Amino acid sequence: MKVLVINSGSSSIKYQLLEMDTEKVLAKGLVERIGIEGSRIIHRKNEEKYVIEKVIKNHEEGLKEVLDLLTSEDYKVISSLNEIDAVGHRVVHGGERFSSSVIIDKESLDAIEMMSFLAPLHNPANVMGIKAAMELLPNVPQIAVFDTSFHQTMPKTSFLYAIPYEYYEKYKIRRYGFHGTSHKYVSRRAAEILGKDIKTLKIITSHIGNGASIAAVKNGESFDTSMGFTPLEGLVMGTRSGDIDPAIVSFLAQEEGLTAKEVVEILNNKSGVYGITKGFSSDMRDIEDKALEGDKVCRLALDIYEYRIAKYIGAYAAAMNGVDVIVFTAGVGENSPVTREEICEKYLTYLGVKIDKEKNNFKGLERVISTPDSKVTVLVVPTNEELMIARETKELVSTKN
Ligand SMILES: Nc1ncnc2c1ncn2[C@@H]1O[C@H](COP(=O)(O)OP(=O)(O)O)[C@@H](O)[C@H]1O
Ligand SMILES: CC(=O)OP(=O)(O)O
Ligand SMILES: [Mg+2]
Repeated sequence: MKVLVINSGSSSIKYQLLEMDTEKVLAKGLVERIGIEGSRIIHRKNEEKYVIEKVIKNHEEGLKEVLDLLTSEDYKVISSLNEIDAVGHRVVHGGERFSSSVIIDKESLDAIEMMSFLAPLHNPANVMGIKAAMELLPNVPQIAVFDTSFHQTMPKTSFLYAIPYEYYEKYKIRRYGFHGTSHKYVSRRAAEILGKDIKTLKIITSHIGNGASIAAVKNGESFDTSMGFTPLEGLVMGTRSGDIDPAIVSFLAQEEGLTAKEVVEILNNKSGVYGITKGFSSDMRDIEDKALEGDKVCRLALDIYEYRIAKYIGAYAAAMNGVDVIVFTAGVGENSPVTREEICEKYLTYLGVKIDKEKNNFKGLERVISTPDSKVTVLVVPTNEELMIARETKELVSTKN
């Protein structure tokens, strides 16, 4: 069975085509820096890597390029899209309606589309991807795998906000949490790598990419996470503010003559490191490079970014009354030794965290980066949301047949 997986992130599209009988990856790739300067596609087939520089303005253009690539003369892995048996889509917000993956039909697609206002940087791109795939592959089952599913185990103490209870009942306002597929995958991989039963571990998973969130994974289940009702809460991100005093919304609305919705758009699209650096960049590579060259504004942005991550790690160590393992993953977590080292060395030594700087100096591999005498084991685990989505897709399609 050949499964195509499409993972639209806020700044990227990741894709994988897998032969699910063996879980062999036939092709995979990344469309990155969508909508900003320097957009490109990195396409891998077998051991070959191709970098295609191209202006890609939005997710729709990006997805079209991906589908063309899979069958194009130069890079092809399949002769026609008809060879694809099922498509697995990452869908960011599933609300309380979707606690597990579904085969998409008209009704579920409408429901996903209706949730767009709760995940404005994601659900519209997810819906676009589903519609495009349905059009190009009309007879192929399309499956939605939700970022919110893994976090459904959170207790009420973690997911309820201290606002009038009726708003939870009436509007389902609560913490949902996102990046669940990633937090689940890396926490399980970490336990496997360490040869330990995940049911005995207190793990903090730090998914830091363009979107970023932290989760407290206790005994294998999500216990708390930093993103909330929408993917805006929590950490400082590429263009998102993360936590702020909610009173800022009405203050800014009044002072700047904006609606509340417009202020929230600013918090989603013009804030984070992009906002702190006065629009210099939302991409952590650009910020880190300048910070290391001595640029004060970028240094400040990186400091604020790291400080917020460290605060959440401290909070979740308290929430679980301890921490055995800390995992770094996603674009920054996997590829930035500087960020990992600064977080651990500046803020986490009180927990007994000790990093081996030599071991930490690498990109994109599974590796323990703490010293043998560190009280907490720190690992880098490259996430693989696509593999998890492909497995769910195979399972759903097989049970249906
Ligand atoms: N070598 C690197 N050093 C620092 N940051 C990096 C590096 N490589 C990638 N990143 C950052 O990772 C982020 C993208 O992460 P990713 O998880 O792919 O994002 P998303 O899925 O949210 O679109 C970008 O900010 C990018 O700059
Ligand atoms: C939920 C979210 O922010 O996803 P991403 O990091 O892929 O943008
Ligand atoms: Mg992502």
